[in-house]
Amino acid sequence: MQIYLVGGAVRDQLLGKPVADRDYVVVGATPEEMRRLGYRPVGKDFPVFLHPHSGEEYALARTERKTGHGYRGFAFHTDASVTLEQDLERRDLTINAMAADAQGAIVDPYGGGRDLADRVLRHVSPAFVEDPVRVLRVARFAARYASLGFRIADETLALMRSMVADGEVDHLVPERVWAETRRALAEPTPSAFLRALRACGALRVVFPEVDALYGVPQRAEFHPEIDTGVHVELVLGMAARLAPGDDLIGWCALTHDLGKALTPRHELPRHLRHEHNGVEPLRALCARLKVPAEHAALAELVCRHHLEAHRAFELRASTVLELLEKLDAFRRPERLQGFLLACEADKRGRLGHADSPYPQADYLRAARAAAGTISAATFVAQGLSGTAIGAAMREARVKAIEGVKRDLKAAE
Ligand SMILES: Nc1ccn([C@@H]2O[C@H](COP(=O)(O)OP(=O)(O)OP(=O)(O)O)[C@@H](O)[C@H]2O)c(=O)n1
Ligand SMILES: [Mg+2]
Repeated sequence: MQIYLVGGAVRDQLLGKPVADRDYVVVGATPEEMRRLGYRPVGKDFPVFLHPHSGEEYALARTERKTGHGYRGFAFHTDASVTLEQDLERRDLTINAMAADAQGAIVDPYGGGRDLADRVLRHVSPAFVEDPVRVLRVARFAARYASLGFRIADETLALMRSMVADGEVDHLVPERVWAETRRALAEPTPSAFLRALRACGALRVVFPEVDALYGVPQRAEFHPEIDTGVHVELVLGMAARLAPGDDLIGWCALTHDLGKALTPRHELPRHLRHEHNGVEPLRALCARLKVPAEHAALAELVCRHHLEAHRAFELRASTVLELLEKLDAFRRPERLQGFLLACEADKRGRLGHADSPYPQADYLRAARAAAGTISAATFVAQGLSGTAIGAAMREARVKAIEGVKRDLKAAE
Protein backbone atom coordinates (compact mmCIF):
# COMPACT_ATOMS: atom_id res chain seq x y z
CA MET A 1 0.00 0.00 0.00
CA GLN A 2 1.05 3.62 -0.61
CA ILE A 3 0.25 6.61 1.56
CA TYR A 4 -0.01 10.18 0.24
CA LEU A 5 -0.56 13.50 1.92
CA VAL A 6 -3.51 15.04 0.11
CA GLY A 7 -5.86 18.00 -0.21
CA GLY A 8 -5.54 21.13 1.90
CA ALA A 9 -2.18 20.28 3.43
CA VAL A 10 -0.50 19.98 0.03
CA ARG A 11 -2.20 23.15 -1.19
CA ASP A 12 -1.21 25.18 1.86
CA GLN A 13 2.33 23.89 1.75
CA LEU A 14 2.69 24.99 -1.88
CA LEU A 15 1.14 28.36 -1.01
CA GLY A 16 3.67 28.76 1.77
CA LYS A 17 0.87 28.86 4.35
CA PRO A 18 0.92 27.08 7.70
CA VAL A 19 -0.61 23.61 7.40
CA ALA A 20 -3.49 23.20 9.84
CA ASP A 21 -4.56 19.58 9.50
CA ARG A 22 -3.17 16.78 7.45
CA ASP A 23 -5.30 14.31 5.52
CA TYR A 24 -3.86 11.22 3.93
CA VAL A 25 -5.11 8.93 1.21
CA VAL A 26 -4.17 5.26 1.20
CA VAL A 27 -3.95 3.41 -2.10
CA GLY A 28 -3.92 -0.37 -2.47
CA ALA A 29 -5.17 -1.30 0.99
CA THR A 30 -8.29 -2.89 2.43
CA PRO A 31 -10.17 -1.94 5.61
CA GLU A 32 -9.04 -5.21 7.21
CA GLU A 33 -5.42 -4.38 6.48
CA MET A 34 -5.83 -0.92 8.01
CA ARG A 35 -7.36 -2.35 11.17
CA ARG A 36 -4.62 -4.93 11.41
CA LEU A 37 -2.06 -2.09 11.32
CA GLY A 38 -3.80 -0.46 14.28
CA TYR A 39 -5.73 2.28 12.44
CA ARG A 40 -9.10 3.01 14.05
CA PRO A 41 -12.13 3.20 11.74
CA VAL A 42 -14.00 6.53 12.02
CA GLY A 43 -17.44 5.19 11.20
CA LYS A 44 -19.14 2.01 10.26
CA ASP A 45 -19.57 2.49 6.52
CA PHE A 46 -16.99 5.17 5.97
CA PRO A 47 -13.57 4.23 4.58
CA VAL A 48 -11.72 6.65 6.85
CA PHE A 49 -9.34 5.69 9.64
CA LEU A 50 -7.42 7.47 12.36
CA HIS A 51 -3.73 6.90 12.81
CA PRO A 52 -3.09 4.97 16.04
CA HIS A 53 -0.63 7.61 17.33
CA SER A 54 -1.03 10.93 15.51
CA GLY A 55 -4.85 10.72 15.25
CA GLU A 56 -4.58 12.12 11.68
CA GLU A 57 -7.08 11.02 9.04
CA TYR A 58 -6.24 8.27 6.60
CA ALA A 59 -8.87 7.61 3.94
CA LEU A 60 -8.86 4.68 1.58
CA ALA A 61 -8.74 5.87 -2.03
CA ARG A 62 -12.33 5.93 -3.20
CA THR A 63 -14.70 6.96 -5.90
CA GLU A 64 -18.05 8.48 -5.06
CA ARG A 65 -21.30 8.03 -6.87
CA LYS A 66 -24.35 10.09 -6.34
CA THR A 67 -27.48 8.15 -5.52
CA GLY A 68 -29.93 10.90 -4.63
CA HIS A 69 -30.43 14.52 -3.70
CA GLY A 70 -28.42 16.32 -1.12
CA TYR A 71 -25.88 15.55 1.46
CA ARG A 72 -26.77 11.93 2.22
CA GLY A 73 -27.25 10.78 -1.32
CA PHE A 74 -23.82 9.20 -1.64
CA ALA A 75 -22.40 5.78 -2.15
CA PHE A 76 -18.72 5.12 -1.70
CA HIS A 77 -16.81 2.72 -3.74
CA THR A 78 -13.53 1.68 -2.31
CA ASP A 79 -11.32 -1.26 -3.01
CA ALA A 80 -7.62 -1.85 -3.31
CA SER A 81 -7.72 -1.22 -7.06
CA VAL A 82 -8.93 2.40 -6.86
CA THR A 83 -6.03 4.56 -8.01
CA LEU A 84 -4.74 7.83 -6.60
CA GLU A 85 -5.80 9.58 -9.82
CA GLN A 86 -9.36 8.28 -9.41
CA ASP A 87 -9.48 9.47 -5.84
CA LEU A 88 -8.18 12.92 -6.79
CA GLU A 89 -10.65 13.18 -9.65
CA ARG A 90 -13.71 13.12 -7.39
CA ARG A 91 -12.44 16.08 -5.34
CA ASP A 92 -13.77 19.62 -5.54
CA LEU A 93 -11.04 21.98 -6.77
CA THR A 94 -7.82 21.36 -8.67
CA ILE A 95 -5.85 23.14 -5.96
CA ASN A 96 -7.32 20.64 -3.48
CA ALA A 97 -6.65 17.65 -5.73
CA MET A 98 -2.90 17.30 -5.38
CA ALA A 99 -1.04 14.66 -3.41
CA ALA A 100 2.48 14.34 -2.05
CA ASP A 101 4.24 11.03 -1.52
CA ALA A 102 6.44 10.17 1.45
CA GLN A 103 9.45 11.79 -0.27
CA GLY A 104 7.48 14.98 -0.88
CA ALA A 105 7.10 14.46 -4.64
CA ILE A 106 3.88 16.10 -5.85
CA VAL A 107 1.29 14.13 -7.80
CA ASP A 108 -0.83 16.60 -9.74
CA PRO A 109 -2.85 15.05 -12.57
CA TYR A 110 -5.44 17.86 -12.82
CA GLY A 111 -3.29 20.98 -13.02
CA GLY A 112 -3.64 22.12 -9.42
CA GLY A 113 -0.12 23.56 -9.34
CA ARG A 114 -0.79 25.66 -12.42
CA ASP A 115 -4.11 26.93 -11.03
CA LEU A 116 -2.41 27.72 -7.75
CA ALA A 117 0.18 29.81 -9.59
CA ASP A 118 -2.53 31.43 -11.77
CA ARG A 119 -4.75 32.03 -8.70
CA VAL A 120 -7.73 30.14 -10.10
CA LEU A 121 -10.39 28.17 -8.22
CA ARG A 122 -11.33 25.54 -10.79
CA HIS A 123 -13.34 22.35 -10.38
CA VAL A 124 -11.60 19.07 -11.13
CA SER A 125 -14.24 17.20 -13.09
CA PRO A 126 -17.99 16.93 -13.71
CA ALA A 127 -18.13 14.95 -10.43
CA PHE A 128 -18.05 18.38 -8.74
CA VAL A 129 -21.84 18.54 -8.95
CA GLU A 130 -22.26 15.45 -6.80
CA ASP A 131 -21.86 17.47 -3.62
CA PRO A 132 -23.84 20.74 -3.40
CA VAL A 133 -21.86 21.84 -0.31
CA ARG A 134 -19.09 22.55 -2.78
CA VAL A 135 -20.95 25.63 -3.99
CA LEU A 136 -20.49 27.04 -0.49
CA ARG A 137 -16.94 25.70 -0.23
CA VAL A 138 -15.84 27.46 -3.41
CA ALA A 139 -17.35 30.68 -2.08
CA ARG A 140 -15.52 30.11 1.21
CA PHE A 141 -12.20 29.53 -0.56
CA ALA A 142 -12.85 32.76 -2.46
CA ALA A 143 -13.20 34.49 0.94
CA ARG A 144 -9.99 32.90 2.11
CA TYR A 145 -7.83 33.60 -0.94
CA ALA A 146 -9.33 36.72 -2.54
CA SER A 147 -6.54 38.84 -1.08
CA LEU A 148 -4.00 36.60 -2.84
CA GLY A 149 -5.71 37.37 -6.12
CA PHE A 150 -7.71 34.16 -6.55
CA ARG A 151 -10.85 34.14 -8.72
CA ILE A 152 -13.36 31.50 -9.66
CA ALA A 153 -12.88 29.98 -13.12
CA ASP A 154 -15.66 30.88 -15.55
CA GLU A 155 -16.52 27.26 -16.21
CA THR A 156 -16.70 26.53 -12.49
CA LEU A 157 -19.01 29.47 -11.89
CA ALA A 158 -21.16 28.24 -14.78
CA LEU A 159 -21.31 24.81 -13.20
CA MET A 160 -22.24 26.29 -9.82
CA ARG A 161 -24.97 28.28 -11.54
CA SER A 162 -26.40 25.17 -13.15
CA MET A 163 -26.35 23.35 -9.79
CA VAL A 164 -28.34 26.17 -8.24
CA ALA A 165 -30.75 26.18 -11.18
CA ASP A 166 -31.21 22.41 -10.76
CA GLY A 167 -32.28 22.94 -7.16
CA GLU A 168 -29.22 21.21 -5.70
CA VAL A 169 -28.63 23.96 -3.17
CA ASP A 170 -32.23 23.69 -1.87
CA HIS A 171 -31.33 20.44 -0.19
CA LEU A 172 -28.42 21.63 1.90
CA VAL A 173 -28.99 20.95 5.57
CA PRO A 174 -28.82 24.05 7.81
CA GLU A 175 -25.87 22.70 9.78
CA ARG A 176 -23.72 22.56 6.65
CA VAL A 177 -24.81 26.00 5.51
CA TRP A 178 -23.97 27.44 8.91
CA ALA A 179 -20.66 25.59 9.18
CA GLU A 180 -19.47 26.92 5.82
CA THR A 181 -20.83 30.42 6.51
CA ARG A 182 -19.19 30.58 9.89
CA ARG A 183 -15.85 29.61 8.44
CA ALA A 184 -16.27 32.08 5.57
CA LEU A 185 -17.00 34.87 8.06
CA ALA A 186 -13.70 34.12 9.77
CA GLU A 187 -11.73 34.41 6.52
CA PRO A 188 -9.86 37.58 5.51
CA THR A 189 -12.34 38.60 2.76
CA PRO A 190 -15.83 37.45 3.81
CA SER A 191 -17.43 39.75 1.20
CA ALA A 192 -16.00 37.46 -1.50
CA PHE A 193 -18.19 34.68 -0.04
CA LEU A 194 -21.27 36.83 -0.64
CA ARG A 195 -20.16 37.87 -4.11
CA ALA A 196 -19.47 34.28 -5.16
CA LEU A 197 -22.82 33.05 -3.84
CA ARG A 198 -24.58 35.92 -5.53
CA ALA A 199 -22.78 35.35 -8.82
CA CYS A 200 -24.08 31.78 -9.02
CA GLY A 201 -27.55 32.54 -7.66
CA ALA A 202 -27.05 30.62 -4.42
CA LEU A 203 -27.35 33.70 -2.22
CA ARG A 204 -31.03 33.99 -3.10
CA VAL A 205 -31.58 30.39 -2.04
CA VAL A 206 -29.43 30.27 1.08
CA PHE A 207 -29.67 33.86 2.35
CA PRO A 208 -32.70 35.45 0.65
CA GLU A 209 -32.79 38.14 3.38
CA VAL A 210 -29.27 39.24 2.44
CA ASP A 211 -29.79 38.86 -1.30
CA ALA A 212 -32.78 41.20 -1.02
CA LEU A 213 -30.50 44.02 0.19
CA TYR A 214 -28.83 44.35 -3.20
CA GLY A 215 -30.39 47.10 -5.26
CA VAL A 216 -31.94 48.79 -2.22
CA PRO A 217 -30.78 52.42 -2.15
CA GLN A 218 -29.69 54.36 0.94
CA ARG A 219 -29.21 58.10 1.43
CA ALA A 220 -26.03 59.23 -0.29
CA GLU A 221 -25.04 61.64 2.49
CA PHE A 222 -24.69 58.74 4.93
CA HIS A 223 -23.95 56.01 2.41
CA PRO A 224 -21.94 57.18 -0.59
CA GLU A 225 -21.96 53.56 -1.82
CA ILE A 226 -25.79 53.87 -2.08
CA ASP A 227 -26.56 50.15 -2.53
CA THR A 228 -27.31 48.33 0.74
CA GLY A 229 -25.77 45.08 -0.51
CA VAL A 230 -22.54 46.92 -1.27
CA HIS A 231 -22.70 48.47 2.20
CA VAL A 232 -22.99 45.02 3.79
CA GLU A 233 -19.95 43.87 1.80
CA LEU A 234 -17.98 46.88 3.04
CA VAL A 235 -19.09 46.26 6.64
CA LEU A 236 -17.99 42.64 6.36
CA GLY A 237 -14.62 43.78 5.10
CA MET A 238 -14.27 46.27 7.93
CA ALA A 239 -15.32 43.66 10.50
CA ALA A 240 -12.63 41.32 9.18
CA ARG A 241 -10.13 44.15 9.55
CA LEU A 242 -11.20 45.21 13.07
CA ALA A 243 -11.75 41.69 14.39
CA PRO A 244 -9.78 39.26 12.19
CA GLY A 245 -11.02 35.68 12.33
CA ASP A 246 -14.01 36.59 14.51
CA ASP A 247 -17.10 35.02 12.95
CA LEU A 248 -19.32 36.44 15.72
CA ILE A 249 -18.58 40.01 14.64
CA GLY A 250 -18.82 38.86 11.02
CA TRP A 251 -22.30 37.48 11.64
CA CYS A 252 -23.41 40.78 13.20
CA ALA A 253 -21.95 42.65 10.25
CA LEU A 254 -23.77 40.44 7.76
CA THR A 255 -27.16 40.79 9.43
CA HIS A 256 -27.26 44.26 11.00
CA ASP A 257 -29.28 45.91 8.21
CA LEU A 258 -31.71 43.14 7.18
CA GLY A 259 -34.55 45.56 7.91
CA LYS A 260 -33.58 47.72 4.96
CA ALA A 261 -35.01 45.15 2.57
CA LEU A 262 -38.43 45.75 4.12
CA THR A 263 -38.55 49.53 3.78
CA PRO A 264 -41.71 50.59 1.91
CA ARG A 265 -40.79 51.83 -1.56
CA HIS A 266 -42.20 55.31 -1.06
CA GLU A 267 -39.89 55.87 1.95
CA LEU A 268 -36.68 55.11 0.06
CA PRO A 269 -33.87 56.01 0.23
CA ARG A 270 -34.63 56.62 3.90
CA HIS A 271 -34.93 53.60 6.15
CA LEU A 272 -37.10 54.61 9.06
CA ARG A 273 -37.33 51.92 11.74
CA HIS A 274 -35.06 49.55 9.84
CA GLU A 275 -33.40 48.58 13.12
CA HIS A 276 -36.78 47.29 14.33
CA ASN A 277 -37.88 45.87 11.00
CA GLY A 278 -34.73 43.78 10.84
CA VAL A 279 -35.36 41.85 14.04
CA GLU A 280 -38.00 39.50 12.72
CA PRO A 281 -36.14 38.35 9.60
CA LEU A 282 -32.98 38.07 11.68
CA ARG A 283 -34.68 35.79 14.20
CA ALA A 284 -36.15 33.68 11.42
CA LEU A 285 -32.74 33.38 9.76
CA CYS A 286 -31.00 32.40 13.01
CA ALA A 287 -33.66 29.79 13.73
CA ARG A 288 -33.52 28.39 10.21
CA LEU A 289 -29.74 27.95 10.26
CA LYS A 290 -29.64 26.92 13.95
CA VAL A 291 -27.12 29.64 14.64
CA PRO A 292 -25.46 29.44 18.08
CA ALA A 293 -27.29 31.38 20.81
CA GLU A 294 -24.52 33.93 21.31
CA HIS A 295 -24.43 34.73 17.59
CA ALA A 296 -28.19 35.18 17.51
CA ALA A 297 -28.19 37.30 20.68
CA LEU A 298 -25.39 39.69 19.72
CA ALA A 299 -26.65 40.04 16.15
CA GLU A 300 -30.06 41.06 17.50
CA LEU A 301 -28.52 43.64 19.84
CA VAL A 302 -26.48 45.09 16.98
CA CYS A 303 -29.51 45.12 14.69
CA ARG A 304 -31.68 46.86 17.29
CA HIS A 305 -29.20 49.31 18.75
CA HIS A 306 -26.55 50.20 16.19
CA LEU A 307 -28.09 53.60 15.53
CA GLU A 308 -28.01 54.43 19.24
CA ALA A 309 -24.29 53.66 19.31
CA HIS A 310 -23.69 55.97 16.35
CA ARG A 311 -25.66 58.71 18.13
CA ALA A 312 -24.02 58.06 21.50
CA PHE A 313 -22.89 61.65 22.02
CA GLU A 314 -26.40 62.96 21.45
CA LEU A 315 -28.00 60.56 23.92
CA ARG A 316 -28.85 61.58 27.47
CA ALA A 317 -26.72 59.89 30.10
CA SER A 318 -29.78 57.98 31.31
CA THR A 319 -30.33 56.65 27.77
CA VAL A 320 -26.69 55.59 27.57
CA LEU A 321 -27.17 53.73 30.83
CA GLU A 322 -30.27 52.00 29.45
CA LEU A 323 -28.33 50.97 26.36
CA LEU A 324 -25.55 49.51 28.51
CA GLU A 325 -28.15 47.65 30.55
CA LYS A 326 -29.82 46.23 27.44
CA LEU A 327 -26.41 45.01 26.33
CA ASP A 328 -25.88 43.45 29.77
CA ALA A 329 -22.59 45.34 29.61
CA PHE A 330 -21.99 45.40 33.36
CA ARG A 331 -22.04 41.64 33.75
CA ARG A 332 -20.66 40.89 30.29
CA PRO A 333 -18.05 43.41 29.13
CA GLU A 334 -17.20 41.17 26.14
CA ARG A 335 -20.72 41.77 24.82
CA LEU A 336 -20.20 45.50 24.82
CA GLN A 337 -16.86 45.00 23.14
CA GLY A 338 -18.37 42.84 20.38
CA PHE A 339 -21.29 45.22 19.97
CA LEU A 340 -18.97 48.20 19.55
CA LEU A 341 -16.76 46.41 17.05
CA ALA A 342 -19.80 45.60 14.90
CA CYS A 343 -21.10 49.18 15.19
CA GLU A 344 -17.71 50.58 14.24
CA ALA A 345 -17.59 48.22 11.26
CA ASP A 346 -21.02 49.53 10.22
CA LYS A 347 -19.92 53.16 10.48
CA ARG A 348 -16.61 52.69 8.67
CA GLY A 349 -18.00 50.16 6.18
CA ARG A 350 -19.12 52.92 3.85
CA LEU A 351 -17.54 54.23 0.69
CA GLY A 352 -14.81 56.70 1.64
CA HIS A 353 -15.20 56.16 5.40
CA ALA A 354 -12.75 53.33 6.00
CA ASP A 355 -10.42 55.58 7.97
CA SER A 356 -13.02 57.58 9.86
CA PRO A 357 -12.61 57.56 13.64
CA TYR A 358 -15.32 56.06 15.83
CA PRO A 359 -15.02 57.92 19.14
CA GLN A 360 -18.47 56.63 20.16
CA ALA A 361 -16.83 53.32 21.07
CA ASP A 362 -14.38 54.97 23.47
CA TYR A 363 -17.17 56.99 25.02
CA LEU A 364 -19.42 54.00 25.59
CA ARG A 365 -16.53 51.96 26.99
CA ALA A 366 -15.60 54.78 29.33
CA ALA A 367 -19.25 55.16 30.33
CA ARG A 368 -19.42 51.51 31.17
CA ALA A 369 -16.20 51.65 33.17
CA ALA A 370 -17.30 54.68 35.16
CA ALA A 371 -20.81 53.41 35.83
CA GLY A 372 -19.46 49.95 36.58
CA THR A 373 -17.49 51.16 39.59
CA ILE A 374 -20.76 51.97 41.36
CA SER A 375 -21.97 49.00 43.34
CA ALA A 376 -24.94 48.24 45.54
CA ALA A 377 -22.72 47.66 48.58
CA THR A 378 -22.08 51.40 48.98
CA PHE A 379 -25.79 52.08 49.31
CA VAL A 380 -26.43 49.14 51.60
CA ALA A 381 -23.69 50.54 53.85
CA GLN A 382 -25.54 53.88 53.82
CA GLY A 383 -28.56 52.06 55.24
CA LEU A 384 -30.69 51.94 52.09
CA SER A 385 -32.82 48.89 51.42
CA GLY A 386 -35.18 47.38 48.82
CA THR A 387 -35.96 49.37 45.69
CA ALA A 388 -34.19 52.41 47.12
CA ILE A 389 -30.86 50.72 46.44
CA GLY A 390 -31.63 50.28 42.76
CA ALA A 391 -32.84 53.85 42.42
CA ALA A 392 -29.79 55.29 44.14
CA MET A 393 -27.49 53.15 42.02
CA ARG A 394 -29.13 54.31 38.82
CA GLU A 395 -28.84 57.90 39.83
CA ALA A 396 -25.17 57.52 40.71
CA ARG A 397 -24.48 55.70 37.45
CA VAL A 398 -26.19 58.40 35.40
CA LYS A 399 -24.07 61.00 37.23
CA ALA A 400 -20.93 59.00 36.50
CA ILE A 401 -21.79 58.86 32.79
CA GLU A 402 -22.50 62.61 32.78
CA GLY A 403 -19.04 63.05 34.28
CA VAL A 404 -17.45 61.05 31.49
CA LYS A 405 -19.23 63.17 28.92
CA ARG A 406 -18.09 66.39 30.62
CA ASP A 407 -14.49 65.20 30.71
CA LEU A 408 -14.62 64.34 27.02
CA LYS A 409 -16.01 67.79 26.18
CA ALA A 410 -13.31 69.43 28.27
CA ALA A 411 -10.62 67.45 26.48
CA GLU A 412 -11.83 68.56 23.03
N1 LIG B 1 -17.14 18.64 -0.14
C1 LIG B 1 -15.84 18.30 -0.22
C2 LIG B 1 -15.05 18.29 0.93
C3 LIG B 1 -13.72 17.94 0.82
N2 LIG B 1 -13.20 17.62 -0.38
C4 LIG B 1 -11.79 17.19 -0.50
O1 LIG B 1 -11.31 16.79 0.78
C5 LIG B 1 -10.16 17.57 1.15
C6 LIG B 1 -10.14 17.83 2.64
O2 LIG B 1 -11.31 18.53 3.02
P1 LIG B 1 -11.31 19.68 4.08
O3 LIG B 1 -10.41 19.37 5.22
O4 LIG B 1 -12.71 20.05 4.36
O5 LIG B 1 -10.72 20.92 3.25
P2 LIG B 1 -9.25 21.42 3.07
O6 LIG B 1 -9.02 21.53 1.61
O7 LIG B 1 -8.30 20.60 3.85
O8 LIG B 1 -9.32 22.90 3.59
P3 LIG B 1 -9.20 23.43 5.10
O9 LIG B 1 -7.92 24.17 5.09
O10 LIG B 1 -10.38 24.34 5.19
O11 LIG B 1 -9.23 22.26 6.00
C7 LIG B 1 -10.24 18.81 0.27
O12 LIG B 1 -8.96 19.36 0.05
C8 LIG B 1 -10.83 18.25 -1.00
O13 LIG B 1 -9.86 17.59 -1.74
C9 LIG B 1 -14.01 17.64 -1.51
O14 LIG B 1 -13.53 17.35 -2.59
N3 LIG B 1 -15.33 17.96 -1.42
MG1 LIG C 1 -8.48 20.01 5.84
